[in-house]
Amino acid sequence: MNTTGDTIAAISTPLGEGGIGIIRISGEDSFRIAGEIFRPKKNIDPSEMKPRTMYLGSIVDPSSGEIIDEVLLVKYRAPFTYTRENMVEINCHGGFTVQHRILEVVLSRGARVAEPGEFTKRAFLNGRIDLSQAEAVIDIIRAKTDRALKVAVNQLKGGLSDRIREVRQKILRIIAHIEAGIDFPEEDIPEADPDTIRGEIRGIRVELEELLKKAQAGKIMREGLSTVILGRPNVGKSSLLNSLLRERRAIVTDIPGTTRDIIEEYLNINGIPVRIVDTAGIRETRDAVEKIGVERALETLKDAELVLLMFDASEELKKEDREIMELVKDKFVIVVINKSDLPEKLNADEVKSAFPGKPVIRVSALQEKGIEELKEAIYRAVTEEIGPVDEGVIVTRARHSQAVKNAVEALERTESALSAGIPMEMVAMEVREAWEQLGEITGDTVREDVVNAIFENFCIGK
Ligand SMILES: Nc1nc2c(c(=O)[nH]1)N(C=O)[C@@H](CNc1ccc(C(=O)N[C@@H](CCC(=O)O)C(=O)O)cc1)CN2
Ligand SMILES: Nc1nc2c(ncn2[C@@H]2O[C@H](COP(=O)(O)OP(=O)(O)OP(=O)(O)O)[C@@H](O)[C@H]2O)c(=O)[nH]1
Ligand SMILES: [Mg+2]
Repeated sequence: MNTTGDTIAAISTPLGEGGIGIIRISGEDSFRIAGEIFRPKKNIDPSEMKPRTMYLGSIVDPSSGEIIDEVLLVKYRAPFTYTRENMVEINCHGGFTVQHRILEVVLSRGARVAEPGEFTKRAFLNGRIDLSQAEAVIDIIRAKTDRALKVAVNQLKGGLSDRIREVRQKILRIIAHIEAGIDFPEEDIPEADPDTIRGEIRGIRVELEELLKKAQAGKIMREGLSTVILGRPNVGKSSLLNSLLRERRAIVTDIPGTTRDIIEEYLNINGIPVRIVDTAGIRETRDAVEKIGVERALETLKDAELVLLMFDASEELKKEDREIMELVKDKFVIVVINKSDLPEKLNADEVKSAFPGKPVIRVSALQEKGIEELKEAIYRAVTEEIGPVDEGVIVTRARHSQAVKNAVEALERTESALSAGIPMEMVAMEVREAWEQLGEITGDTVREDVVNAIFENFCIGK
């Protein structure tokens, strides 16, 4: 089933040194190309090789006869393959040069380089998986924690797709019901009762709203909770990053204005991925480089979901501290009082009263004290804010939650139209809109440019 044309090839393993490298080929010419470049060790004609069986042999450059590597090669016969096309996988030694040489000879026999995600895109276009399952493939690869992985695997298995299909099926039955009354008025089909339909629509809307409630948790599971460490210079932000990571990631000195670039790392807190960013200490400065650092810190703050607002316990509140407190007024804040190993001079009460109800955690980044308490506080903040993070069917992508939101709005319009006694033709249009919106998630009703944009973000060889 080669519905997509040409034969594609790519190195599917990460570039660099590794035990094994895999070159993948998919499309009509895969078997021919394999036959031209593979010389099995056993005396067997490559065309006689059984599918899904590994054969030991050599990859030979047919133009020179040169042996490039000793490999294991597998053929997969359509349609029972990853892409639903004929495929070949070459397992070679995992080196940069050897993988590139093999890819080159594959290309020289008529394949072209696969675009990022093109294998998975073909799996989608050829109907093996739907769009949300294809998206789950890249989510598996990028999963930062075990729980994030679980969510993605569940989506790959069709958890989200099944839920969306069920809802679409229900919507379709309502459309059919309404349209039967419109199309065959003479046939005595009982007119759809607006109140009954409104009840059904409401049930569906509530179900979708439940799904939306978990969308923020889903986003965090997929992308990580974006967290920024903020504070004036020298309070110990980089020291905190280092002790959270248990490595000397960021430069720490006693010179205020040490950090200039933003430094970004992932942390696993009880299975929740936390993307933590260390920033330049915020202050007025004439130093051109530091100034850019401060601008970047403020930029990061805009997108942050959580702010670890840091103070130095050993010093009284300064003007700069107060200015930063103003900046984060509308943010979700955890107050972190660092250097708690030193005698406390900080006006902690003033800080506390500026952030009523917000957690206040005392730590010593230097002595690695209070770090576990801080992690606890982050975990609690997340679960209080977004509810328990479960691993069931959840919406993890903005693309999906937007589609669900649009569907909910279309259903709301349907409900008001029904209450207002608007003609059934108009009602049917709104219901159909909800059905189409949900189809974007599974890819049943999605535009080609949206599909392309999704796969462009995949990695090479996937
Ligand atoms: N070497 C290798 N390892 C890999 C992959 C691969 O393509 N090659 N995968 C991919 O990236 C993942 C495995 N996923 C796969 C999913 C479906 C099919 C497949 O052939 N599906 C057919 C046949 C099903 C069957 O045998 O029952 C189908 O669904 O029709 C293959 C791999 C992870 N490991
Ligand atoms: N006593 C004590 N000193 C600390 C603690 N945490 C950091 N320091 C010291 O405070 C100084 C500044 O630490 P950094 O982590 O570089 O501070 P920063 O907030 O990243 O500073 P900038 O990058 O300049 O904004 C260093 O000399 C650290 O060793 C702590 O918990 N206790
Ligand atoms: Mg720093």
